[in-house]
Amino acid sequence: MVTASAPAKVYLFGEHAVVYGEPAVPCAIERRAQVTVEEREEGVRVNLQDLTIDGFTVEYDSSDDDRPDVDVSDSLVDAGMGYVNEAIEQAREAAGAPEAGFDITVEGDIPLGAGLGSSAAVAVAAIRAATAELGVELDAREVAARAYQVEHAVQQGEASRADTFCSAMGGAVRVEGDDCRTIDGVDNLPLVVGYDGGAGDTGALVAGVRDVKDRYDFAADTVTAIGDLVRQGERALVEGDVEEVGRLMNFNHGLLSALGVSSRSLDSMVWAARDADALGAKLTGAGGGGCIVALDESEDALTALSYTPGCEDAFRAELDTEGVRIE
Ligand SMILES: Nc1ncnc2c1ncn2[C@@H]1O[C@H](COP(=O)(O)OP(=O)(O)OP(=O)(O)O)[C@@H](O)[C@H]1O
Ligand SMILES: C[C@@](O)(CCO)CC(=O)[O-]
Ligand SMILES: [Mg+2]
Repeated sequence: MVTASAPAKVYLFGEHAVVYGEPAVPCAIERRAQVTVEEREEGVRVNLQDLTIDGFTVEYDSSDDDRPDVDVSDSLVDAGMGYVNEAIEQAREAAGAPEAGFDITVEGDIPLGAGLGSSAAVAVAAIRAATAELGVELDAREVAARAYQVEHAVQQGEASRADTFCSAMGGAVRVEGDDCRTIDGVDNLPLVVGYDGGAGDTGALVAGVRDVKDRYDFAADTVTAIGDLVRQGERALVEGDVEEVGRLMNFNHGLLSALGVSSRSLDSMVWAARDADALGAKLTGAGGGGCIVALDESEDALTALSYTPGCEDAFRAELDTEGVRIE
């Protein structure tokens, strides 16, 4: 039996535009998905502990056609199964064991569908654990490459390598198309996360941006502008100019909003953090609902968020320099 874990992430800059080849800078935070894998004779049994209300677990034997009997929607179960099944396929292929059967348990403290990259963390940890269980030790880059295939498949062909590379490697990273690098020397960013308790459908949000970009030249220009902003943001980050990083995060939120992926609750959390003098605040991830990330050295943004109607949870997020690991 093997357990692997992989971290969540926030985007300092560049989500959505990264899908069209612009650069992005996500960074890993200290919240993790854990996946435990044990080989079994045949079939796959998956236990998705977080897809349920208090204490229920989903057990689903993919060798049967049984529907799991739980009070979450079929589409949520199907999506969760999609990530796990694709990750298993990747692990079987990497190990040259197409028939391998598994017992799998997924758990963690990353809110689902909220912009913190829960899908990538699950895919990364599942591939690392399942290959290790079959006796194959993949390095983090190999795990990232395979986990990207998982997101690519589940998001119907529209995914970047950013989330999976960041979760596999840890720390701050830069992704531009197939070019994936870690960014050295970034530590102690004063990150604060606000969570509205909601979720966005990444696949649908990405498709929505594709539509406006194809329909309006100014939306295509907005995507290009995000790319320019990311290049400047990366420079500020490397130079340790957190004030400039914050300013550019604010612009990035405005441009994402222009592309239609913000929401009332995300905007009100962003403004709560700014009113409390955060250096910057923006939505993170696909948007639609979920999380914002702010930059604030004081406790003020955190306090303001905790009193903001619509903000269900607010917490400090420490940068996680460690990516995927065996527990
Ligand atoms: N702990 C988990 N157990 C089972 N499935 C999970 C778990 N965490 C994530 N998933 C799967 O990932 C889906 C969420 O992925 P999605 O890409 O929509 O959001 P996200 O990765 O959390 O945020 P973003 O992509 O915006 O950063 C869930 O609906 C579920 O299918
Ligand atoms: C919206 C997006 O840019 C980030 C989701 O966390 C999609 C992707 O990069 O695959
Ligand atoms: Mg995701």
